[in-house]
Amino acid sequence: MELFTVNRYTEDLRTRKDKEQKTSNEDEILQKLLQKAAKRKRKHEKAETRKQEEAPPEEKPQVEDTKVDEEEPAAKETRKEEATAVEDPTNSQDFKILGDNDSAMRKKVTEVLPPWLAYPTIIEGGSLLPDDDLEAGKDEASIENLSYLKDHTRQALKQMKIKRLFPVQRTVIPWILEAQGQPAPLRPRDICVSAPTGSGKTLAFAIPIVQLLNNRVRCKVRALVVLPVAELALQVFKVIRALCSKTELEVCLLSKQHRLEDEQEKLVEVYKGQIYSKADIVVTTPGRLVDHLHATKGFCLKSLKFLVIDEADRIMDAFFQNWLYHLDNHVRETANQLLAGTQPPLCLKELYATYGKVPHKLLFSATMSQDPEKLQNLRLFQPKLFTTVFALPVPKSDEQADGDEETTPNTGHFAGKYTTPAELTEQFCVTELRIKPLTLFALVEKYQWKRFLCFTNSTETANRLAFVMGKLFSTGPTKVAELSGKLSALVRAKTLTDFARGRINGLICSDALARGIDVADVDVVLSYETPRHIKTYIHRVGRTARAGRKGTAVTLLTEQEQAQFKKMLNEVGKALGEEISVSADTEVRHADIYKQAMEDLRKRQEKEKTIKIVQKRRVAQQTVLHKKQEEAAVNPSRPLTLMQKLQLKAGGARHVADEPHQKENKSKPTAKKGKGKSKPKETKKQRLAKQRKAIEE
Ligand SMILES: Nc1ncnc2c1ncn2[C@@H]1O[C@H](COP(=O)(O)OP(=O)(O)OP(=O)(O)O)[C@@H](O)[C@H]1O
Repeated sequence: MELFTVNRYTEDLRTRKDKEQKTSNEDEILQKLLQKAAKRKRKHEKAETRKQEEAPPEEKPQVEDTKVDEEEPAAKETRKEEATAVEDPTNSQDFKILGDNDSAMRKKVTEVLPPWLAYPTIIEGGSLLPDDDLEAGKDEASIENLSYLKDHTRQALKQMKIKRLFPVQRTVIPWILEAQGQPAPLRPRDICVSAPTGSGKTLAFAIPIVQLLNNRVRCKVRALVVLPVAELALQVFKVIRALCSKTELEVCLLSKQHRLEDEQEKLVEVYKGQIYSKADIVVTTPGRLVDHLHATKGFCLKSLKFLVIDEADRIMDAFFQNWLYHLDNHVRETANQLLAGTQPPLCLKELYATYGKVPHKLLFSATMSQDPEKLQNLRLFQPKLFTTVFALPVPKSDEQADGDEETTPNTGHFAGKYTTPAELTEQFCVTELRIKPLTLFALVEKYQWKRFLCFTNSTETANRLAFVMGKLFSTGPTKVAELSGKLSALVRAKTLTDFARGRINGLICSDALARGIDVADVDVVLSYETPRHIKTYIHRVGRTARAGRKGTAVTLLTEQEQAQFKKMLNEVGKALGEEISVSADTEVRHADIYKQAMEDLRKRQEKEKTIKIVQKRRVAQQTVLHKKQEEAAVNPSRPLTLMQKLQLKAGGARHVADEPHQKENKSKPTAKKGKGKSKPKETKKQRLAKQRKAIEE
């Protein structure tokens, strides 16, 4: 059998007669085929007519089907022949070329959210009005009137100066308590809560957890709260600890702010060879959690009842940390159980098998991800979404939005992912890139802000801006400081404390700390650079207007940035807000001091650059030297470099050169012993001369 056929160009070899005969043959075949096709067409038309005229409607399809089936192989063959006979395939009507724009079928794909995301439970009712505005007795949100709150919770809340619960707390707390109270094998659905910044999400998960764990007998880790950064973990730890103050429950904080060994001591204890847990609730960052999963003997999560993921979308974005994988593995190892939620439908057996073994997952964020793929990673069990806003008013188009601020409600979609507090006023100020720091300075001077946060897009900008602002404010009472991810955790903690106590008026921050940080009474949040993503903006501005208090957010924009920023806001149904400005002569008034500040910054940067270069060179030199010293130690017969010689002279590595020499000296006496001759004793001078010679060689 021929596996390969070689096609050769053979036209020259053919006679003219052959060619003519071939052409006539091809014509004949073509004619026959066309006739066949015409005959088939006629037959088909006849059949169609007969079908319409004679046969009863029920029977017809059957007959037709048989006919079609019978005809199909023949038709297929003919089509095959036709395709072979017709030389240019693109002439055929049936033939479609892949990638051809005309023939390609373009279908519009519409995004469809899973039902639980599309139809959430709405968090309704009440504002976050300050406590003083309400009479505690009449208020149905008052902690005295809420029957599901236990006495120890009420007492702890009173100590925290909380008299009434916020809407998100009034919705989520009773739901969790009820869901957990269901009998076996009913398992509570995992929940995602999307509520504005400062709306009290921390207490919404902390209260039910503390109440449900309070009647435990033995101390075991039953709740794990995961937060993206150490500062946030500390903040949530403080809230839960305060809430547990009237209970026996132990709360433990794990974050890179402390030594691992210290944390291990707080986490587990060994008594008579047995390991015991010292914590009921663990608050941690993902990275530190992984450290303890690997390094802390006896850190066991097999009794985990609650897994809380605060700032869930941020944690899902940072999946590189792989913490869920490690957690999952740990839980599997320790208890042979799955952290994963089983997908519905569940059979009763499965429900019984997993009941009480899989932690109840509670996800919280002000900008909950709508991306089902990301949520999929968390393997939620029949998830349920709580959100504050169901539909956001979105302007119809840019032109319309330009004309008037009237908006059309876009009902039927989950749009509660990006909501800002009602008490927040949003403003913007147009400036030039050249004088942006000066505009910022002038704004603070004009509006007399006593407590402000100013966000930049990078740690470098935060560092430089803090330097310039420090110079600009140097003559007045306003104190500013940098607060960025570049600084150590200890410095950051100290700066935050100073700010909270009023020793510092303004913080120039990078976005690392835009999320979750709860500092009371921030007058204004300034965006020195426009945030790259709407989520970042929502979290930045959320540092003010918290817990029902009023607050302002101001964004500094250049002419070019204005349109893009407006578009970004419009996409989530937000408007640009009111424009504010500083007086036109600002630049003139502060020209000297600004010029000086910029000049100082330039000098500082140059100095830093030089230091960096010198450090880099030094490191490179040291690396080369170490390498050579290592080589010399391995292979002593190799000649030494000048640098090594100098090092050896200094005595640092004398033994490296001495070693072979000493060996020689040791072997010599034995050889000489054999010969019976004794060598005259070497003087110190001679020995040194010999050593020097060896070095030079
Ligand atoms: N019921 C309440 N009454 C009064 N103040 C409250 C109440 N609940 C929470 N707070 C206060 O509101 C502030 C914000 O709470 P929390 O940090 O829980 O908000 P959040 O929704 O988690 O915000 P973010 O999304 O920015 O993290 C805190 O200072 C907290 O003490």
